[in-house]
Amino acid sequence: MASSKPPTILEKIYAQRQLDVDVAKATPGTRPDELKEYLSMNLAPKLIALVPRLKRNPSTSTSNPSLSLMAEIKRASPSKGEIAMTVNPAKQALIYARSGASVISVLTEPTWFKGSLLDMRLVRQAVDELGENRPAILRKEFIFEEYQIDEARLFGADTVLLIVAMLKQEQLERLYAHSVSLGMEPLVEVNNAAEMQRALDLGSKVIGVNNRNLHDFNVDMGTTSRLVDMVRERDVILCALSGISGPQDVKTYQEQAVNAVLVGEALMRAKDTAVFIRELLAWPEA
Ligand SMILES: O=P(O)(O)OC[C@@H](O)[C@@H](O)c1c[nH]c2ccccc12
Repeated sequence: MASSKPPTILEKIYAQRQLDVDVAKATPGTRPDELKEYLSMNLAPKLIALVPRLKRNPSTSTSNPSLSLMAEIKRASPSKGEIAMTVNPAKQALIYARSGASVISVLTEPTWFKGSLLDMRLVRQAVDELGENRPAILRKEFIFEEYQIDEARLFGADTVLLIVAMLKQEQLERLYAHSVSLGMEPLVEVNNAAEMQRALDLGSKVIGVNNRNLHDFNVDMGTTSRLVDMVRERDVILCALSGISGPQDVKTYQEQAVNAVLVGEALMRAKDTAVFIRELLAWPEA
């Protein structure tokens, strides 16, 4: 109910996204039962499983066998404003894919991140040329309803983001189960120990620690490092998200046995993206 505190950015985005989803659900052609019917007709594109994809890094001399890269397409963000307004997501995705990204994350939120489902579909179509070895596609979105997961699957996602901070446990369990039922193991995002415990209780296999607090935008690179011990000895793939700007950050996480890093802004701003990825993963110059 009416609280005296001003809404945080996460609350603002959530509220706007609820309005957006209500419009889509009421629009003929994208009603919930219509999406369900398309899914039951097997019209969603073939997917690849996230967990094996993240475990299968090529162990050749030009790759980093122990750390996976999740590379993000990010035109803008609420904390940084415009980042790369003229990017061609399909071209950018091909550079990521050819440079060895295991996952390509595509922001589909339109108001603050200037993304769309079309961006994601084009990225998926572009990487399909790489066949079985293509990166998995992540719908980076503020998800609170099964409907958005159905949409993700129909638009070519292999996985979706579930943000623990914005979901009640019952909702999180329901969305997690729905995503898995469509063949998509989600990336579950946490920001502190209590949220990490909720992700573990869920049985989540791929957990991302966001170094950026979505309520106040503060970035603390130690957030991931402090939670590493909670997943040790468990069959969980641990990913560090946000604020990663260069090889030193990646090296630190790799030494702490973090399994993957998700990088957005630094990749979007890189002068030569392929060279930057090689530096990030400490690959020798090709
Ligand atoms: O651009 P950065 O600092 O490399 O961060 C990427 C990614 O982690 C960030 O975009 C992100 C993490 N969790 C999110 C949830 C919603 C929107 C965006 C995000």
